[in-house]
Amino acid sequence: MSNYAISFSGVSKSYKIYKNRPSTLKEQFINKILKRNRMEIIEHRVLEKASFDIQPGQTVGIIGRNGAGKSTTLKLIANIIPPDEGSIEVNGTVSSLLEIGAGFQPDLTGKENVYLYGTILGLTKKYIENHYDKIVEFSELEDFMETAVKNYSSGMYMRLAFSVAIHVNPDILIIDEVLAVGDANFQKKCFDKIREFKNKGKTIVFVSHDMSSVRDLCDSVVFVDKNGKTTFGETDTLVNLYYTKIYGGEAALNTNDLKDIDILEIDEFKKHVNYEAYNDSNNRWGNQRLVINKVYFSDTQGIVQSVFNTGSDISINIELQSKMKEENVVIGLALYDEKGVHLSGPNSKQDGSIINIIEDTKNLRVILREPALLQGTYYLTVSAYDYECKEPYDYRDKQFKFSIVNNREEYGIVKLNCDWLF
Ligand SMILES: Nc1ncnc2c1ncn2[C@@H]1O[C@H](COP(=O)(O)OP(=O)(O)OP(=O)(O)O)[C@@H](O)[C@H]1O
Repeated sequence: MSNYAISFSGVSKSYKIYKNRPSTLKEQFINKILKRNRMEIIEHRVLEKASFDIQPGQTVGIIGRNGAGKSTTLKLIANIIPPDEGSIEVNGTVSSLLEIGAGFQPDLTGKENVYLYGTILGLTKKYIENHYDKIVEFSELEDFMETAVKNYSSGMYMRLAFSVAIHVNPDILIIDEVLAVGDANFQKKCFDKIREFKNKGKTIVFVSHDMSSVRDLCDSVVFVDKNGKTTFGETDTLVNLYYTKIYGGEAALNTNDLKDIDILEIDEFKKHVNYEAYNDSNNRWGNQRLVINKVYFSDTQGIVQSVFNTGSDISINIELQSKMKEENVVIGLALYDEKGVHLSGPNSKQDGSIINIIEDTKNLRVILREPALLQGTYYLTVSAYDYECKEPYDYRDKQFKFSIVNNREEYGIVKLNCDWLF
């Protein structure tokens, strides 16, 4: 037995797909007599020799296109289905929120279902009794606990089921796309609860199509590709791979076309872009309903430059262009050092700024106030998202750069302001 929380070694899984499967015995009999519509069984390979190891305490996202095999991976971890080949090791107690609410009985009240569903999830009656108030409080359904759940809306139903499930206290928590439960407020509570699990050192594996939550929560990612190939690795890299696969191909922009930054002379322009990344279509993706046309740096007076002193304000000038009217646009930035270490990732929504409407072009300025960066070259990602931050309009990954100079000899990346009290 290893020290891993979860270990997949050469795991493959196929499903059988039946073509021309008769739906009745009579149909089966007639088909056989007439030798027609012979049933075909096709093997659909979902996972192909998947191998990865998840350490205890890691939060891991499983991402990939629809139908790639994400839920299948979770079901294998939860031991709901067996692998065709390879081995799976799971060390610790597992609680899975896969088919959430599947154990609910429509005719029973909310309260009765809390007890029933809790028991199905392995909780004792005593434990449920002790946690009942917390479960109800979390669900925000205090006034509906004596109502039969068949009269609940689907959101209420999911909220109660999630509240029960989240009060199970396992070593490993497995969640399938349930973070989309309820309204924004409830979703935030779910995220906070998951963070609480994470802080307690629990292992969490969850499937999500929401890349901002994956980026936010995950230490590592399993990317499940359509051909059954899985890749395990660093979150940012695999989220980028996911976007490239989804929006790549024809959707990728021709970034060799430099005329979109025609405001600057080419030599000046080169100082602002990370030339290699700028010319690589793998560093840009998005649905392009709205594009980030120009990005360049200046001081706050508007004087274009790409070299700044430590602590000087940096103005990031961005020109957006939209094909149609777009509403509630969020701008995201990500800053990296020369080694590619992600230093910071602010977005305008978190800071309370949203662009209400963009039609045609819009110029924006983002001012980085007194950045405490020390000498070096820094790479900037600029992105534009819809309000939910689910789908990028345009994502320009590490395509821009600026340098910081410092006239004092200081070591490291950031300047700390110290009061030396002696
Ligand atoms: N019991 C089953 N029998 C036959 N095919 C199945 C079965 N379960 C899943 N599949 C198929 O296997 C593939 C992977 O399914 P899975 O549910 O794991 O995908 P997913 O990545 O979770 O998809 P989504 O993002 O749409 O939830 C899909 O093509 C699906 O239709």
